[in-house]
Amino acid sequence: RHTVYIGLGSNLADPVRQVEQAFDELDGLPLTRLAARSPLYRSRPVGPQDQPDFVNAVARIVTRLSPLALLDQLQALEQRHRRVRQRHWGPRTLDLDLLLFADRHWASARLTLPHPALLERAFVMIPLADIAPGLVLDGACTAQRARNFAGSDLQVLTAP
Ligand SMILES: CC1(C)Nc2nc(N)[nH]c(=O)c2N=C1O
Repeated sequence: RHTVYIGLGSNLADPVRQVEQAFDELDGLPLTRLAARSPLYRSRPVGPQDQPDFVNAVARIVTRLSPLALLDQLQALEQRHRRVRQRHWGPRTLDLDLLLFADRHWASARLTLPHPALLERAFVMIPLADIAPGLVLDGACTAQRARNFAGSDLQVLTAP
């Protein structure tokens, strides 16, 4: 069994519902269960600004799937939410990012672990700190890293 953190994001087609539904779908993946969910946050898009605000959250799952098998399952979930890639970094119904897979490091065409943008994204670090405040990443804990993002535009939408 591995502890894995997944970033959830949506800015199309009722993003709150997309994210809430995705939590339940993660719990339903084979050999997997949802162990924790962060609150939902709304934030301005990082990257192209000509798109709606995002709803973001982070989930902790416990799984016996391998990293690539889990990645396949996440991509299948995105498809089931009718994720259509119009343009790079454009709007999407559901984004599921593999943030951390136990303490694995991985670098391949399909997958990089830990997620390369993990430490610089408030929309990931703040919800990650909500469910794993003591997790140490590159020498600092997520709670401290989230405090460094204080003042970012994230607004909490829901309690966990
Ligand atoms: C387009 C890009 C980089 N910007 C984002 N910006 C925000 N706020 N949330 C996201 O989930 C998100 N995802 C992305 O992929």
